[in-house]
Amino acid sequence: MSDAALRLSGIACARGGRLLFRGVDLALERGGSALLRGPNGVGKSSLMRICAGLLRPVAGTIERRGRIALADERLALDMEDRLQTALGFWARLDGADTAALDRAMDAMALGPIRDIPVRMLSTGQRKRASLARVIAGGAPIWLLDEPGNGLDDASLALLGAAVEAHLATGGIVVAASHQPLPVAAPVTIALADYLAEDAG
Ligand SMILES: Nc1ncnc2c1ncn2[C@@H]1O[C@H](COP(=O)(O)OP(=O)(O)OP(=O)(O)O)[C@@H](O)[C@H]1O
Repeated sequence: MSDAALRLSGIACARGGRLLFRGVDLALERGGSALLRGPNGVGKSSLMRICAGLLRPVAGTIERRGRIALADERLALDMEDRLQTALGFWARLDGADTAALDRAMDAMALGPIRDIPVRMLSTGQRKRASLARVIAGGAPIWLLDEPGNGLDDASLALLGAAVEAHLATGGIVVAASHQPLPVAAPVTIALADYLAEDAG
Protein backbone atom coordinates (compact mmCIF):
# COMPACT_ATOMS: atom_id res chain seq x y z
CA MET A 1 0.00 0.00 0.00
CA SER A 2 3.07 2.18 0.10
CA ASP A 3 2.27 4.32 -2.92
CA ALA A 4 -1.51 4.58 -2.60
CA ALA A 5 -2.89 8.01 -3.40
CA LEU A 6 -6.19 9.70 -4.13
CA ARG A 7 -6.25 13.20 -5.54
CA LEU A 8 -9.24 15.29 -6.54
CA SER A 9 -8.86 18.65 -8.16
CA GLY A 10 -11.69 21.10 -8.88
CA ILE A 11 -14.36 18.41 -8.82
CA ALA A 12 -17.90 19.47 -9.73
CA CYS A 13 -20.90 17.15 -9.64
CA ALA A 14 -24.33 17.26 -11.27
CA ARG A 15 -27.22 14.86 -10.68
CA GLY A 16 -30.39 14.83 -12.73
CA GLY A 17 -29.16 17.87 -14.63
CA ARG A 18 -28.67 19.92 -11.44
CA LEU A 19 -25.24 21.12 -10.38
CA LEU A 20 -24.71 20.07 -6.76
CA PHE A 21 -21.23 21.21 -5.78
CA ARG A 22 -18.04 22.38 -7.38
CA GLY A 23 -14.42 23.16 -6.64
CA VAL A 24 -13.71 20.18 -4.37
CA ASP A 25 -10.01 19.45 -3.90
CA LEU A 26 -8.53 16.63 -1.88
CA ALA A 27 -5.07 15.09 -1.77
CA LEU A 28 -4.55 11.95 0.28
CA GLU A 29 -1.35 9.95 0.41
CA ARG A 30 -0.59 6.78 2.36
CA GLY A 31 -2.11 6.86 5.84
CA GLY A 32 -4.37 9.79 4.91
CA SER A 33 -8.05 10.03 5.76
CA ALA A 34 -10.89 12.38 4.95
CA LEU A 35 -14.36 12.90 6.32
CA LEU A 36 -17.17 14.19 4.10
CA ARG A 37 -19.85 16.04 6.00
CA GLY A 38 -23.01 17.85 5.09
CA PRO A 39 -26.79 17.72 5.24
CA ASN A 40 -28.95 15.14 3.45
CA GLY A 41 -28.84 15.52 -0.30
CA VAL A 42 -25.77 17.76 -0.44
CA GLY A 43 -23.93 15.16 -2.51
CA LYS A 44 -21.75 13.09 -0.16
CA SER A 45 -22.67 9.76 -1.73
CA SER A 46 -22.26 11.27 -5.17
CA LEU A 47 -18.74 12.40 -4.31
CA MET A 48 -17.95 8.92 -3.00
CA ARG A 49 -19.11 7.45 -6.32
CA ILE A 50 -16.96 9.95 -8.16
CA CYS A 51 -13.98 8.82 -6.04
CA ALA A 52 -14.80 5.21 -6.92
CA GLY A 53 -14.98 5.96 -10.64
CA LEU A 54 -18.68 5.05 -10.79
CA LEU A 55 -19.87 8.57 -11.55
CA ARG A 56 -18.24 11.05 -13.88
CA PRO A 57 -17.69 14.56 -12.53
CA VAL A 58 -18.81 17.43 -14.74
CA ALA A 59 -15.54 19.24 -14.05
CA GLY A 60 -12.21 18.51 -12.45
CA THR A 61 -9.74 15.66 -12.42
CA ILE A 62 -9.31 12.61 -10.26
CA GLU A 63 -6.21 10.50 -9.83
CA ARG A 64 -6.25 7.15 -8.07
CA ARG A 65 -3.21 5.10 -7.28
CA GLY A 66 -4.18 1.72 -5.86
CA ARG A 67 -7.30 -0.40 -5.84
CA ILE A 68 -10.54 1.00 -4.46
CA ALA A 69 -13.11 -0.67 -2.20
CA LEU A 70 -16.51 0.96 -1.74
CA ALA A 71 -18.95 0.16 1.05
CA ASP A 72 -22.24 1.98 0.69
CA GLU A 73 -25.87 1.22 1.37
CA ARG A 74 -25.85 -1.50 -1.29
CA LEU A 75 -24.84 -4.63 0.58
CA ALA A 76 -23.58 -6.44 -2.55
CA LEU A 77 -23.85 -9.83 -0.83
CA ASP A 78 -25.99 -12.75 -2.00
CA MET A 79 -29.02 -12.72 0.32
CA GLU A 80 -29.50 -16.50 0.14
CA ASP A 81 -25.90 -17.47 0.94
CA ARG A 82 -24.51 -18.06 4.38
CA LEU A 83 -22.56 -15.00 5.47
CA GLN A 84 -19.18 -16.71 5.17
CA THR A 85 -19.99 -18.06 1.71
CA ALA A 86 -21.20 -14.65 0.52
CA LEU A 87 -18.06 -12.94 1.82
CA GLY A 88 -15.92 -15.75 0.40
CA PHE A 89 -17.29 -15.02 -3.08
CA TRP A 90 -15.93 -11.45 -2.91
CA ALA A 91 -12.69 -12.54 -1.25
CA ARG A 92 -11.98 -14.87 -4.19
CA LEU A 93 -12.76 -12.12 -6.70
CA ASP A 94 -10.42 -9.79 -4.82
CA GLY A 95 -7.68 -12.41 -4.71
CA ALA A 96 -7.83 -12.61 -0.90
CA ASP A 97 -6.98 -15.90 0.80
CA THR A 98 -8.99 -17.68 3.49
CA ALA A 99 -6.79 -16.31 6.26
CA ALA A 100 -7.46 -12.73 5.13
CA LEU A 101 -11.20 -13.41 5.12
CA ASP A 102 -11.02 -14.97 8.59
CA ARG A 103 -9.10 -11.95 9.90
CA ALA A 104 -11.65 -9.57 8.39
CA MET A 105 -14.56 -11.50 9.87
CA ASP A 106 -12.82 -11.49 13.25
CA ALA A 107 -12.21 -7.75 12.95
CA MET A 108 -15.96 -7.24 12.63
CA ALA A 109 -16.84 -9.98 15.18
CA LEU A 110 -18.76 -11.97 12.57
CA GLY A 111 -17.55 -15.43 13.61
CA PRO A 112 -20.61 -16.33 15.66
CA ILE A 113 -22.97 -15.53 12.76
CA ARG A 114 -20.91 -16.93 9.88
CA ASP A 115 -23.54 -19.61 9.09
CA ILE A 116 -26.55 -17.29 9.11
CA PRO A 117 -28.05 -16.50 5.68
CA VAL A 118 -27.36 -12.89 4.71
CA ARG A 119 -31.07 -12.11 4.41
CA MET A 120 -31.54 -12.83 8.12
CA LEU A 121 -28.86 -10.45 9.34
CA SER A 122 -29.83 -7.37 11.32
CA THR A 123 -29.07 -3.84 10.12
CA GLY A 124 -25.88 -3.56 12.16
CA GLN A 125 -24.77 -7.07 11.24
CA ARG A 126 -25.20 -6.24 7.55
CA LYS A 127 -23.15 -3.10 7.98
CA ARG A 128 -20.39 -5.09 9.70
CA ALA A 129 -20.56 -7.63 6.87
CA SER A 130 -20.03 -4.95 4.25
CA LEU A 131 -17.08 -3.59 6.24
CA ALA A 132 -15.61 -7.10 6.47
CA ARG A 133 -15.89 -7.37 2.67
CA VAL A 134 -13.82 -4.20 2.34
CA ILE A 135 -11.26 -5.31 4.94
CA ALA A 136 -10.83 -8.77 3.39
CA GLY A 137 -10.42 -7.40 -0.13
CA GLY A 138 -7.07 -5.80 0.62
CA ALA A 139 -7.64 -2.64 -1.44
CA PRO A 140 -5.53 0.27 -0.21
CA ILE A 141 -8.23 2.90 -0.75
CA TRP A 142 -11.40 2.49 1.31
CA LEU A 143 -14.48 4.53 0.50
CA LEU A 144 -16.96 4.17 3.34
CA ASP A 145 -20.39 5.74 2.91
CA GLU A 146 -21.99 6.17 6.35
CA PRO A 147 -19.95 3.30 7.84
CA GLY A 148 -21.31 3.90 11.34
CA ASN A 149 -25.01 3.67 10.42
CA GLY A 150 -26.76 1.06 12.50
CA LEU A 151 -23.67 0.17 14.54
CA ASP A 152 -23.82 -0.07 18.32
CA ASP A 153 -20.98 1.27 20.49
CA ALA A 154 -19.04 -2.00 20.47
CA SER A 155 -19.27 -2.23 16.68
CA LEU A 156 -18.27 1.44 16.29
CA ALA A 157 -15.15 0.61 18.28
CA LEU A 158 -14.41 -2.28 15.90
CA LEU A 159 -14.84 0.08 12.96
CA GLY A 160 -12.46 2.58 14.57
CA ALA A 161 -9.86 -0.11 15.19
CA ALA A 162 -10.14 -1.41 11.61
CA VAL A 163 -9.75 2.08 10.14
CA GLU A 164 -6.81 2.84 12.41
CA ALA A 165 -5.08 -0.42 11.46
CA HIS A 166 -5.65 0.27 7.76
CA LEU A 167 -4.18 3.78 8.00
CA ALA A 168 -1.24 2.49 10.04
CA THR A 169 -0.31 0.13 7.19
CA GLY A 170 -0.41 2.92 4.60
CA GLY A 171 -4.01 2.68 3.52
CA ILE A 172 -6.30 5.59 2.69
CA VAL A 173 -9.84 6.08 4.01
CA VAL A 174 -12.55 8.45 2.83
CA ALA A 175 -15.76 8.32 4.86
CA ALA A 176 -19.03 10.14 4.40
CA SER A 177 -20.52 10.26 7.81
CA HIS A 178 -22.91 12.05 10.10
CA GLN A 179 -20.84 10.73 12.99
CA PRO A 180 -17.21 11.66 13.63
CA LEU A 181 -14.84 9.37 11.72
CA PRO A 182 -13.16 7.27 14.39
CA VAL A 183 -9.62 8.38 13.52
CA ALA A 184 -7.50 11.27 14.67
CA ALA A 185 -7.47 14.45 12.57
CA PRO A 186 -8.94 13.49 9.22
CA VAL A 187 -9.15 16.12 6.50
CA THR A 188 -12.74 17.36 6.75
CA ILE A 189 -14.71 18.45 3.71
CA ALA A 190 -17.95 20.23 4.57
CA LEU A 191 -19.72 19.86 1.23
CA ALA A 192 -22.15 22.66 2.06
CA ASP A 193 -19.17 25.02 1.54
CA TYR A 194 -18.95 23.94 -2.11
CA LEU A 195 -22.56 24.36 -3.16
CA ALA A 196 -23.07 25.48 -6.71
CA GLU A 197 -24.90 28.81 -6.96
CA ASP A 198 -27.92 27.25 -8.65
CA ALA A 199 -28.15 24.41 -6.11
CA GLY A 200 -30.88 25.59 -3.78
N1 LIG B 1 -29.43 9.08 -10.16
C1 LIG B 1 -29.82 10.29 -9.77
N2 LIG B 1 -30.53 11.08 -10.60
C2 LIG B 1 -30.92 12.30 -10.22
N3 LIG B 1 -30.66 12.84 -9.02
C3 LIG B 1 -29.96 12.08 -8.17
C4 LIG B 1 -29.51 10.79 -8.49
N4 LIG B 1 -28.83 10.31 -7.43
C5 LIG B 1 -28.88 11.27 -6.50
N5 LIG B 1 -29.55 12.33 -6.94
C6 LIG B 1 -29.77 13.59 -6.20
O1 LIG B 1 -28.51 14.15 -5.94
C7 LIG B 1 -28.51 14.80 -4.67
C8 LIG B 1 -27.34 14.28 -3.85
O2 LIG B 1 -27.56 12.93 -3.50
P1 LIG B 1 -26.51 12.16 -2.59
O3 LIG B 1 -27.09 10.79 -2.37
O4 LIG B 1 -25.17 12.27 -3.17
O5 LIG B 1 -26.58 13.03 -1.24
P2 LIG B 1 -26.01 12.75 0.22
O6 LIG B 1 -25.30 13.99 0.65
O7 LIG B 1 -25.21 11.49 0.22
O8 LIG B 1 -27.35 12.56 1.05
P3 LIG B 1 -27.68 11.72 2.39
O9 LIG B 1 -27.03 12.43 3.55
O10 LIG B 1 -29.19 11.82 2.46
O11 LIG B 1 -27.20 10.32 2.17
C9 LIG B 1 -29.88 14.54 -4.06
O12 LIG B 1 -30.68 15.69 -4.25
C10 LIG B 1 -30.41 13.38 -4.84
O13 LIG B 1 -31.80 13.40 -4.93
